[in-house]
Amino acid sequence: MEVTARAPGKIILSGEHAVVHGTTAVAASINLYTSITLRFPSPSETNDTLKLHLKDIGLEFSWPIGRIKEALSELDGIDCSTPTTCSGKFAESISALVEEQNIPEAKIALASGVSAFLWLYTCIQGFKPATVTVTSELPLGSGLGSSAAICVALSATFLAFSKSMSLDKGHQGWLDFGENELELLNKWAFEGEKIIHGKPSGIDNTVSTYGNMIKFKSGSLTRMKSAVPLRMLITNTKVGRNTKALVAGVSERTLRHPDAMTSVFNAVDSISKDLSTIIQAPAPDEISVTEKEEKVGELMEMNQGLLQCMGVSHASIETVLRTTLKFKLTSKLTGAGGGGCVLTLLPTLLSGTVVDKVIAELETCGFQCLIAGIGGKGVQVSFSGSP
Ligand SMILES: Nc1ncnc2c1ncn2[C@@H]1O[C@H](COP(=O)(O)OP(=O)(O)O)[C@@H](O)[C@H]1O
Ligand SMILES: C[C@@](O)(CCOP(=O)(O)O)CC(=O)O
Ligand SMILES: [Mg+2]
Repeated sequence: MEVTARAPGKIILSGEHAVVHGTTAVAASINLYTSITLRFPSPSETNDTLKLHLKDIGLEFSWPIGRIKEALSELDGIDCSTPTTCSGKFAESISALVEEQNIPEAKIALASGVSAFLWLYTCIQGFKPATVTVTSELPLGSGLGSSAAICVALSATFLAFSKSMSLDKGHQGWLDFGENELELLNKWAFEGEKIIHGKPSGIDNTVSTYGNMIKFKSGSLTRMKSAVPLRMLITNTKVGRNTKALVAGVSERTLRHPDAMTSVFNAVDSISKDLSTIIQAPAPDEISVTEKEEKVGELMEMNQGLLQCMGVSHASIETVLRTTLKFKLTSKLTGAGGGGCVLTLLPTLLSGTVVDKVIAELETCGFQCLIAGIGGKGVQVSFSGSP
């Protein structure tokens, strides 16, 4: 029997970076997923390795189980119902296991994802041979939360076969997790995000776990119900960047200018709160929908200005802002910034011809555009084969 879990990426509508410093942010899941399949060898197979296959990246890694045991012997018997942080000597041992795989220099950014995999697998499943396959529809390192999606999908897959979860393994198709199960796998995913982000807020793994739209502050979530169908154009500038470095940069700026940055974070907090109120308020007619969209656009513009204050915008992001402004459309970066993806609000009454023109102009700049479905389900699991 094998198990597959899929976890969605996300967009942050407001509050990225400031949320790491304890303020409110609003995020929604998108219908692009990372999927993980776990298969244990059958009793007739003589396989004593742990294999990781990054299918769409075209890389395969393999560790003899004996080598993992030697490096992480202290994890023997760890309780998978108690999420544990990969700190100190464990981080060093995991790095050594990853270095032994000689990841090509051009793909070295994957090392932190591979480390998160090794940590979550060993803590949850122990020293069992298995093959784990990863596929992802999300661009990596672009602000759409691929790091959280992989951590959520890994945790879900590994926990699905553990004693901590009682799932209906005979269920056909995608299965939702129960509340307690979501809480546990989200905590493990957060431990994985720590390995990739350094100091994550937890918003990305939480929205990937629960789906829909959430308001998030200091580790706790409020589920939101949008009263308007928000439509966003997502433009990927294709400028690579790394969330860990950008988050660290904002923290360093905060140390240099604590009072100014506290004011910036407080302003972002107010913007996110306003945004969540507006999005959830009933909009009985076309006029109120248009008014709402105007307010959402204005808040996005204000948030973008504050992200510039934090030092996480980029020339490519500014090009998207200028291009969309020509069509009177508002945009803001989403995720960590420094390149990556930009959101543009597409009002309900905007004609398809204008949308096509904006996309065409953005694409001539070398950017990639997509309109993703917003606010779908969170993590799900599916079993196949005989038990
Ligand atoms: N499918 C994947 N396979 C391996 N590693 C992944 C995958 N998805 C994400 N990662 C890890 O997450 C990192 C990107 O995370 P991050 O910089 O936070 O950007 P984002 O979360 O916006 O995509 C990658 O460099 C890699 O280490
Ligand atoms: C910048 C931040 O707010 C969001 C990062 O999102 P992403 O990894 O760029 O998709 C960091 C965090 O909240 O952990
Ligand atoms: Mg990330």
